[in-house]
Amino acid sequence: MKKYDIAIIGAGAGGLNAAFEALVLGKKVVLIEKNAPGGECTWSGCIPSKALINIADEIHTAKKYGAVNINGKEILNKVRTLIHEAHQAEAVEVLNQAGINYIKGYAKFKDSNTLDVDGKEIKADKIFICTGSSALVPPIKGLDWIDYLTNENIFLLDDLPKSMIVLGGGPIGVELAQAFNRLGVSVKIVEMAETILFREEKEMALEIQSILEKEGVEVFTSSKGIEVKEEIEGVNLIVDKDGKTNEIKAEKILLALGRKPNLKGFNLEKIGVRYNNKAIEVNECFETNIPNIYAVGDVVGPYLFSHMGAVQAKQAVRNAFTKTKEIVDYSNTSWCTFTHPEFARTGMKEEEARAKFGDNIQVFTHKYRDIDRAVVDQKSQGMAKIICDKEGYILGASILGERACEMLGELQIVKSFKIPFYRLHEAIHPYPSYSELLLTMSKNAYDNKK
Ligand SMILES: Cc1cc2nc3c(=O)[nH]c(=O)nc-3n(C[C@H](O)[C@H](O)[C@H](O)COP(=O)(O)OP(=O)(O)OC[C@H]3O[C@@H](n4cnc5c(N)ncnc54)[C@H](O)[C@@H]3O)c2cc1C
Ligand SMILES: NC(=O)c1ccc[n+]([C@@H]2O[C@H](COP(=O)([O-])OP(=O)(O)OC[C@H]3O[C@@H](n4cnc5c(N)ncnc54)[C@H](O)[C@@H]3O)[C@@H](O)[C@H]2O)c1
Repeated sequence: MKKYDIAIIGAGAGGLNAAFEALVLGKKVVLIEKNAPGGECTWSGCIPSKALINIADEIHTAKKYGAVNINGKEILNKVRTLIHEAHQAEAVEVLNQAGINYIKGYAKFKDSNTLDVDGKEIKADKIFICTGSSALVPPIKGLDWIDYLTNENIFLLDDLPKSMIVLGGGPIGVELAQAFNRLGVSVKIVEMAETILFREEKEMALEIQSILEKEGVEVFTSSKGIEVKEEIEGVNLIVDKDGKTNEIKAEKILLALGRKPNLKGFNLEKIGVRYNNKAIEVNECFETNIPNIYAVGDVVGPYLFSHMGAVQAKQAVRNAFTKTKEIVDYSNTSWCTFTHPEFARTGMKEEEARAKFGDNIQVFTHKYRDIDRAVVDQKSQGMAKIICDKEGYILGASILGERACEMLGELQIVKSFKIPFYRLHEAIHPYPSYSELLLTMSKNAYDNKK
């Protein structure tokens, strides 16, 4: 029987990146996937959500200049076409051509070096678990009796609903709430925390909340969904706010309540891989308690992003096959929530920085409305906040505004390569551009230093 150097379970962001990195090291790779390559990001996550958000943004802009006829069926079909276009880069033929042995099937552990894939035995020196996560469906009364939506089926809808409750105001809920609302669906977000996007800088979370409300999204915060009932017109959600209950109704309900790792059904218990209800337990090198078994991506956390799965996968492969021991520096983690305007973040919030360093920090802020490019583009909502230590190195940054996610890249270079923030303004940037926001704050940091 052929023995592989590495067998990978799951062809999502984690598994695909592990496979290609192992190829670079000259390893014999088998990649096993029960569905099609691409995982959640391609089929029910990043790609369809960003495709829908972009169409919704175009329609929102067009509406400023005249009436727009929205064809829900066509829009949802277009999203599915774009999924298939994006999938081409990781299609089975592409994987095979690169030298990856791709097997479609369901993998289960037989022992720590052997997998059973629908009756076929696969042996490998190292096994990577990249099984991802699924939408969390908590035990809310009545949920078992209704047809709720999650990220797994919302992009398969035939047409747009007239109205939708989005239960959960995290990134999934907020991105999709704005997009569907801009497409003419009457959307209500129900969030039990004090604000939506509660992990972000509060003032900015409140600003995006107010932008959504102005666009027509109804936002119910400090409101916990506790029961759902099916009604002739759709769904009735019972909500607890400060001990009082009220009812919120819509045609459909989307659950965006967080994620749970995919841990069940492939015999982790049988071979003794340790896990808890949030993740498979790994060390800094992504090795589980069984030395030749590694795990990366959403099944490990702590940050559930495609780019994080990719970073972990590449490092884990190098750790598994070379003498290097690479450790992910989570303090440089960055992410974006693709609302309009976008919300980008790296490192600490001000509150976290103050908790750690007290008053030994410097905070720089600037509003979009004070830069020319934002004014002429009529995109002057939002602000940026950059937190530096006493020496001027970035501890954290948040940007809410136009092109925030692209601008974060520049800050990531400054932060990751440990360049003092006050030096950024020395580099010549074009005018008029959104980067004026960063230049102004950097100049302020420079002046502050003197
Ligand atoms: C709506 C939404 C929007 C998102 N937007 C973004 C975004 O803009 N940017 C971003 O960075 N992240 C985003 N994410 C998060 C991102 O999709 C995930 O972090 C990423 O897809 C996780 O990759 P993974 O490889 O760990 O898991 P997955 O992509 O879930 O891959 C796991 C794969 O394993 C397979 N599998 C599981 N068990 C077995 C088995 N026993 N045998 C064979 N195959 C198996 C599954 O079929 C699946 O294909 C979004 C998520 C959602 C839901
Ligand atoms: N742009 C991106 O990178 C992107 C986009 C979408 C998702 N993601 C990834 O997916 C992960 C999961 O996103 P998510 O939004 O599902 O989860 P989340 O955990 O970020 O948000 C879930 C929200 O639901 C609320 N909630 C839980 N139970 C509730 C109840 N009964 N009633 C009312 N509110 C309730 C929570 O307070 C929380 O705010 C994210 O953490 C992120 O890693 C990334």
